[in-house]
Amino acid sequence: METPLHIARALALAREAIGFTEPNPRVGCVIASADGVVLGVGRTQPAGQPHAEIMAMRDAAARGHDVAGATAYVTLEPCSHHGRTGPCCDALAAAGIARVVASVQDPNPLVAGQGFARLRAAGIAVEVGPGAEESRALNIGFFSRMVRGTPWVRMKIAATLDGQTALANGASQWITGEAARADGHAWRARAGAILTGIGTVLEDQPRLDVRLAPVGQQPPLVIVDSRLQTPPHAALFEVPARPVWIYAAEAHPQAQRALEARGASVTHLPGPGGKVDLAALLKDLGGRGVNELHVEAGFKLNGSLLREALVDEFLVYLAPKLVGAGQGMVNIGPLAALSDAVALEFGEVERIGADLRVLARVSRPAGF
Ligand SMILES: NC(=O)C1=CN([C@@H]2O[C@H](COP(=O)(O)OP(=O)(O)OC[C@H]3O[C@@H](n4cnc5c(N)ncnc54)[C@H](OP(=O)(O)O)[C@@H]3O)[C@@H](O)[C@H]2O)C=CC1
Ligand SMILES: Nc1c(N[C@@H]2O[C@H](COP(=O)(O)O)[C@@H](O)[C@H]2O)[nH]c(=O)[nH]c1=O
Repeated sequence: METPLHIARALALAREAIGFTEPNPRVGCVIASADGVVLGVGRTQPAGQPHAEIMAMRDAAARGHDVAGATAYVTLEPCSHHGRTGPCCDALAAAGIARVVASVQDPNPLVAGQGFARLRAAGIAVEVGPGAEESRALNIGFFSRMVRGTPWVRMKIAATLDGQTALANGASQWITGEAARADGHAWRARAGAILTGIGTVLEDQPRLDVRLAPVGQQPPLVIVDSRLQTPPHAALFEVPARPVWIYAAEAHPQAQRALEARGASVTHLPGPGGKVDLAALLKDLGGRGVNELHVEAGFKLNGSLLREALVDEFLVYLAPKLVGAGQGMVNIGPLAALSDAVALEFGEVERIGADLRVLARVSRPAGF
């Protein structure tokens, strides 16, 4: 009875960390006495600051509780390594914690299982599993980066009910209502980076920042721009302290200098057809610590990402409007047979204001 309750609270704490811990995972911790009284709670702080376990022990101390003999309920394996903070395992052992109940093992292949081994070596009882599915879902991007080396790619699309993302003349603002746009900002806020294409930059003059939802730091903006056509005076450069990472395929030294003068970093990843190599781009973003990648691009870049099997999930807002012809969601096809369709599995569907939000995942029987 008691274990799921404390783990559920630890998961709720972990959810509060969404958008504030990148590139670290979202983790929550509850420390409870043997008879189930909560002594302290904590969640992961921004990168470089204490992990959930340390915060929970500090909370217990601040409330005047001794945690010796208590159980720590934590949503991820406690760390065993000296990163930017000391190993949580050692801190738990030093405080006299008797038992650790953890949702999942750390997916980082360099440390997986070592925290549990270290705790057991210190005489601490370890139980693994409660809340595993929720913890993994909450940290889907972290698991993706640790297992595949690349981010979890979530493609956000605002479309009419007949699947159009812009009129044939490029007009697309606005298809969805205010509530859906604010909801979209909350999804931007949880991402490690936001990715768009040069077509969208030139057509929409977007900011692609988080303005309508709480956020710790603005996620970096990634622009796929083969020929460095991003205007150095684009509105997107007006977002304070937001990194802009531009990926190009061709060398244009003068344009590059002008963009670098605006604080952008430019990386050359030439791929087939003089376009940016998207698979290499995702690897590079993984190397930069991006867990969840939020794509907000037009149907051309969306189509390339999908054709190259680089998309994991769709976040589609459907507006109750019909426009007939226009630009679709993804530039794929024409297909010769329905059996060639990209197979998806629907997840949650919710009404947001006047619009619908539909989550769908690309079917991958082997997982990632
Ligand atoms: N409703 C919605 O959710 C959204 C709608 N839009 C709408 O979409 C329209 C813009 O769409 P679109 O022109 O498709 O713009 P995109 O944002 O998809 O950018 C496409 C451009 O990216 C560049 N690129 C570089 N490498 C690649 C690659 N490997 N594969 C594909 N493209 C690559 C190409 O230009 P180059 O070769 O020069 O590098 C290409 O033309 C606008 O009307 C905008 O309003 C945009 C975002 C969201
Ligand atoms: N048209 C459309 C969207 N379009 C996306 O929003 C971008 C503009 O972002 P910003 O400049 O930050 O406000 C735009 O370039 C495109 O990627 N989003 C939506 O939620 N609903 C909509 O109807």
